[in-house]
Amino acid sequence: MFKVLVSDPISDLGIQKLFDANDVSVVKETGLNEDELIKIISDFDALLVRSQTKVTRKIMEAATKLKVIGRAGVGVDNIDLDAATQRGIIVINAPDGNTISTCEHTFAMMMAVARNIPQGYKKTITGEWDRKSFVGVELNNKVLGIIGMGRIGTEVAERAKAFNMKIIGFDPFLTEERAEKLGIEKGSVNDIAQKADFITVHTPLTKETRHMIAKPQFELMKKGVRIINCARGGIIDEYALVEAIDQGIVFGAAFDVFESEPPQKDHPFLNHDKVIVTPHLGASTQEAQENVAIDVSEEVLNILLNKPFKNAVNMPHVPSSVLNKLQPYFELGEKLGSFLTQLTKDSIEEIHINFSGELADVDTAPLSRIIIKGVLAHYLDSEVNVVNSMHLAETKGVKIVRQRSSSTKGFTNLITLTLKTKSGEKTIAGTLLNGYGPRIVQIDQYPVDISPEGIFIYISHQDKPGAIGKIGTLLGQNDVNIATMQVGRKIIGGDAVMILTVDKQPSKTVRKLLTDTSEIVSAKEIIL
Ligand SMILES: NC(=O)C1=CN([C@@H]2O[C@H](COP(=O)(O)OP(=O)(O)OC[C@H]3O[C@@H](n4cnc5c(N)ncnc54)[C@H](O)[C@@H]3O)[C@@H](O)[C@H]2O)C=CC1
Ligand SMILES: O=C(O)CCC(=O)C(=O)O
Repeated sequence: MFKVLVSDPISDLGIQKLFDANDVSVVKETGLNEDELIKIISDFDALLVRSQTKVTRKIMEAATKLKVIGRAGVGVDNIDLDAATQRGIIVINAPDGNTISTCEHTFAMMMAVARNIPQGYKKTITGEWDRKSFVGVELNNKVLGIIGMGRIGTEVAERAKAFNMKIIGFDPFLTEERAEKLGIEKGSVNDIAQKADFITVHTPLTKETRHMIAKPQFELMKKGVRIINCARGGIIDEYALVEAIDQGIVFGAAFDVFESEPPQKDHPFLNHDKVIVTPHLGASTQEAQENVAIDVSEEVLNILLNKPFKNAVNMPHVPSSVLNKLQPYFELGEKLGSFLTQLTKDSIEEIHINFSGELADVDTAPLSRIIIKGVLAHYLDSEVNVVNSMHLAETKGVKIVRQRSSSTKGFTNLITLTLKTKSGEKTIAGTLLNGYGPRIVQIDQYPVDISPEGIFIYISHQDKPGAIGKIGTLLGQNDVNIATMQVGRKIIGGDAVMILTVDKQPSKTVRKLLTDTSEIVSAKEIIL
């Protein structure tokens, strides 16, 4: 039974799939502090949060069973991503579900700051009829600067065009072609600062975006500009903004987010008559909350049930078209890693993976992670998973080389894995045979045809008459039934290998008897 903890208010309707799933029990406990979470988190396989719960390293250290943290929303700045990756915890978000709501909230804020709606409301309800103090501006013909042309920024641009605004967008990924297609101008932060009547930010909070609008940018701005932040507190320097308002550069500001949430009572925005604020309401609509909760619970279920998932934040995004192509190779990749590691004696210094044939044109990063998981799991067991396999390999000083080649040795697809150690290297190659499933087709220089499943005895021996018979007899006498046998040799009478699939594990004594046989160099048991 998987246990899921929901630690922030998340739509019940949205997480109905989790309530309905067999083998899943959902516990809702909101408002817990770090210590309270640490006490209970070891019971849970999955944690669902919005933005209130701060998922710290300490919490993750206590979360011995935790496989996935689901963020019902976009920003994951309340989750320690490095800690999650190191501990192999998958972090997923719901990037699409609240785009429209946040875009609409941005517009609500833009119009409110253009027309002084909150200020007018505040005075009117006290009984004062003041029509002079709140003369606003139109959006029509104004320049809107949008910093961050992702999902929300793009939707804001679309709507701003309907208001006949002229738009300048800045985003490191905004090309001239895309800008043209969107009907906007591509500019820099400074262009926006100099030309815009309204500026809105829609980036995540990162090292680059922290205080990207601060004193130097305010000094460039047109008098009377209005600033909106419905993205993350900290993108705009709050103190520099208040100074710019008080200096008469900025007319007013509308903020949904704060550097620290909730803001301290003495925060300069609160009670400033030119700054209007909302308590991080961008995504707070019935629709958005249902959407993100549905998306995140589907993904959490997929992860718990070992099914493909797409919105992992601490793993590269893989489009479903690519995932569908790679999926059939996952089992083969992991088994190749496991098989070869069990054959390798010394500590691994380099992992080389080569993809060819049908796999040469696909982004194989997810498959590489699985192969590396297969390699490391032999030593690290459940400590390693697809999220942390690359990271663990790197922290252990293992070099990873990924290549593509056109040489398929006659197969339509081929994965070749080589593990390099101080004393040499070992290679395995596998393919997915149409109608037959995964096969190991090469071990070192020996061509083989093995279904990667079961208990194997890998024997290195001298190719001498009678050697095979001796091995068969010895195993038979010790009640080890041979299911399949593959023999490979380079030259007649030279080094050879024999790979046996057996019905039960040979005991230590049997393995010793095998290696005591004169023709046998080594006998290694491999379990897949
Ligand atoms: N107020 C609220 O309730 C909500 C706030 N948000 C915030 O809005 C932000 C944007 O959300 P989406 O549009 O869905 O994300 P997105 O990932 O689609 O877009 C973010 C854009 O910011 C751009 N960017 C990153 N660094 C930049 C830089 N230094 N300069 C300029 N652009 C940069 C990226 O290239 C990307 O295009 C999120 O990061 C989240 O923090 C999102 C949803 C609700
Ligand atoms: O859960 C919320 O309401 C916050 C939404 C948000 O900021 C986000 O999705 O990044």
